[in-house]
Amino acid sequence: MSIHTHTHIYKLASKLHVQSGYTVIFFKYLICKNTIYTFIVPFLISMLILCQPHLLLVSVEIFLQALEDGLKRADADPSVKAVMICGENGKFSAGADIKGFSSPKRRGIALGPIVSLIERSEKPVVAAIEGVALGGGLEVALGCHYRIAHVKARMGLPEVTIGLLPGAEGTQRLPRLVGVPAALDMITTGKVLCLVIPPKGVKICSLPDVDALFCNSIFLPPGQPLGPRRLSLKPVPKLPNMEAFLSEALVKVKKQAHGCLAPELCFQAVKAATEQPFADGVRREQELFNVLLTSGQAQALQYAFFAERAVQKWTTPSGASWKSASPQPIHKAAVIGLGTMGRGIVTSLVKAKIPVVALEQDLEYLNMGRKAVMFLLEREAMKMEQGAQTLDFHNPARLQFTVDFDVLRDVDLVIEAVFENMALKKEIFHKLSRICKPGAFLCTNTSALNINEIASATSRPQQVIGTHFFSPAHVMKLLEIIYGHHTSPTTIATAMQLAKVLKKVGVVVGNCFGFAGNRMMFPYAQQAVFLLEEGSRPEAVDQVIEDFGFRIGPFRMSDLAGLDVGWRSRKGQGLTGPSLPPGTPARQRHGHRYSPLPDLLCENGRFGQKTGKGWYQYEKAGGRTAKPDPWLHSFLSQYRDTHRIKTRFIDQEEILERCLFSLINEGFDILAEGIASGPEHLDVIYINGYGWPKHRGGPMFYASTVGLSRILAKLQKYSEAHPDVPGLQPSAFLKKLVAMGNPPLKEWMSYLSRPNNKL
Ligand SMILES: CCC/C=C/C(=O)SCCNC(=O)CCNC(=O)[C@H](O)C(C)(C)COP(=O)([O-])OP(=O)([O-])OC[C@H]1O[C@@H](n2cnc3c(N)ncnc32)[C@H](O)[C@@H]1OP(=O)([O-])[O-]
Repeated sequence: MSIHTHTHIYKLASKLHVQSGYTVIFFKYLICKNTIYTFIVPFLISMLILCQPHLLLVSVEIFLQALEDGLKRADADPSVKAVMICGENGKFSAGADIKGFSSPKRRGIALGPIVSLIERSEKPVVAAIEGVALGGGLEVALGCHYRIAHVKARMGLPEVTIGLLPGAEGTQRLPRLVGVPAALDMITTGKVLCLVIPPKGVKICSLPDVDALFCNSIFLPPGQPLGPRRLSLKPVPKLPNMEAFLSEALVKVKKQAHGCLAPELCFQAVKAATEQPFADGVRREQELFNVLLTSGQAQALQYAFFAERAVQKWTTPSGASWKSASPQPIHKAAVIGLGTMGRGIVTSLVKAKIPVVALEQDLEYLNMGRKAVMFLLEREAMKMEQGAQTLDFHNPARLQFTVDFDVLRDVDLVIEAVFENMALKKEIFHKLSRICKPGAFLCTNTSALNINEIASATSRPQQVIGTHFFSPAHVMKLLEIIYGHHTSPTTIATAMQLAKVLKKVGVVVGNCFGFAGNRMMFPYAQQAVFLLEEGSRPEAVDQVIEDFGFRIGPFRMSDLAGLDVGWRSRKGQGLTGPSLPPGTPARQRHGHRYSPLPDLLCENGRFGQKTGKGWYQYEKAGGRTAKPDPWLHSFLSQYRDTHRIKTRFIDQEEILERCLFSLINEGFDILAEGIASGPEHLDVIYINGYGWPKHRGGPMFYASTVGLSRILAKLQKYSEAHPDVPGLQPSAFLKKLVAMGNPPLKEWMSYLSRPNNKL
């Protein structure tokens, strides 16, 4: 809180009035509430003018101490009639400084008592909320006697998303204000609500009617007792079936938490509000807050918060960076190929209100693609307030379907999303570089192919970039952005800006087979299959990975994505299929261990969910409920017999370590090669694209919590047992970090002499 002298405060008040001011803010609000418009505006102006010397404005932005001092001064000063708490620069408050939670000095949380102090004030305290009121900021508002909100105010208690709970008495006051169901929803999910005009069809909790609060605060008759306005004195509104409601809510919270502690502890705190008097509830809230603060999960989630922001500040080994590169505006885009990925990408662009041309090779594919895109868009529109009109996707100026490449002449950016076939992609890029206007950017949606080779087919390799979307592309948040040898900084900046506009997290990485995400996935998936050869079952491996917190284990994932995808890629690489040289040992390729199990499943027509059979069996083709399959179990036994593999019991620890440590090991190689410019990049990729549990901070953060020496020792042990598996041989960079005494994650990159992108 900034310490405002009275003079400064009064200056602030007049600035507020003269410039944009609360008159204007209320005016905006009143436009949609015109029934009270004429009455209030003149009143408000007069209040600001007449009461200026008596109106104390306190910023909640900076220091708690200032807020405390200000409140005490206001209470003691007989000339002050009311206190208004507002934020600076159009924002009420984004809450506490998250960095402070990991500082030992910050362990004693002082906000709760200040919120109580606000509430106890003998003079009416009004929170004037503009912009965001989040976390501690909203808790301050809950301590006030009145809350008035700007039309665009956004409020929420996002503590749960950083592994905490609203620990400044918010879990006790909010249920008293909005009732238990709405409070639980807000506190256990951390959702941020736009209060004044809630989007239709979106379930939001209704904070008390802003209208009524507004009128009350303005027409508050002098001397009216403040008791009824103090939330801590109110009972929690009763529900006829509170017990049943709470036990149902707990089941839901646990199911969605996937091992994350904070939502359940948030639930416990709110439950305490329903069972105990306010003061006891506050004590329970504090206990639970301290459990979370010291749980390790909070640290991981807070790391993830900053990592997501750090990756926006991209750099490349050649010195290009976000600081010096400016994105170009994208007024119109095109998508080539309307398969699964193309459909999602078109939907994403339409949702972001970028006019799109969608192109297919012939009318049959175009019509199929059009139907699928329209279906997705209708569904998206249903989720939005006035969605169909807003998206306007029936308007050909917004979304045009064509088979004619010439229509792409005026687009600013093209995203090619055809099959993973280099020859086809090169042919398309060659065509694009002839047809598209000179400034147009050419993006390829590929999960592994060489960007340089694709760019070589064009006359403008500086404008070619990889944009690796994740399926479903209109849902998944990650966009892996891959620069080639010649990609210009402007092209990278434009792709990053596109990610932002599409509400995705863009992560810039270098060019290598599989880029960062899939390259780390290969050894993980390989270990999972090796474990089956050695005696495990798909359901056992999946269980361990899901217990760790992944949404879905490797075999369920493979069934969902389709085993044929990897099969096609392995055939392309000559690892299986007709191009495999005769006499190649069944379980070896290029002198390394290889498992033909996934190929054999495909040869048996088991492509996963789409065929109703894969690593599991499903109720029908396209079914989603995976059931262990006795056929697969006996197939595995026969396979082991055929190849004389001695089976053994493999415990959970080995399953977890072999899958995860090999993935992490690859991450260290990627860092050493300069493919990713920091561990945060790999963590953001894994959290947003591969279902890595956020409360474990991403693979590299997790490695830092396990301890690099332990990871190294385990990799050494497993690579001794499996010397023919390169993925288990410890990375030189990991060894170096251990030799340097296991430095903290943020120092890792300083131990690399000079990052160097190999390609
Ligand atoms: C006992 C309980 C007491 C209270 C507990 C709490 O309040 S818990 C807290 C509950 N509150 C939350 O969880 C709110 C978390 N914050 C948000 O949700 C969003 O940042 C936003 C909606 C406020 C603004 O979104 P936007 O897209 O406009 O902007 P942006 O997201 O890019 O951020 C801009 C810069 O600000 C930085 N920064 C932001 N907030 C914080 C913070 N609290 N702390 C520190 N830093 C923060 C951010 O790192 C970035 O820094 P950079 O990279 O430029 O150096």
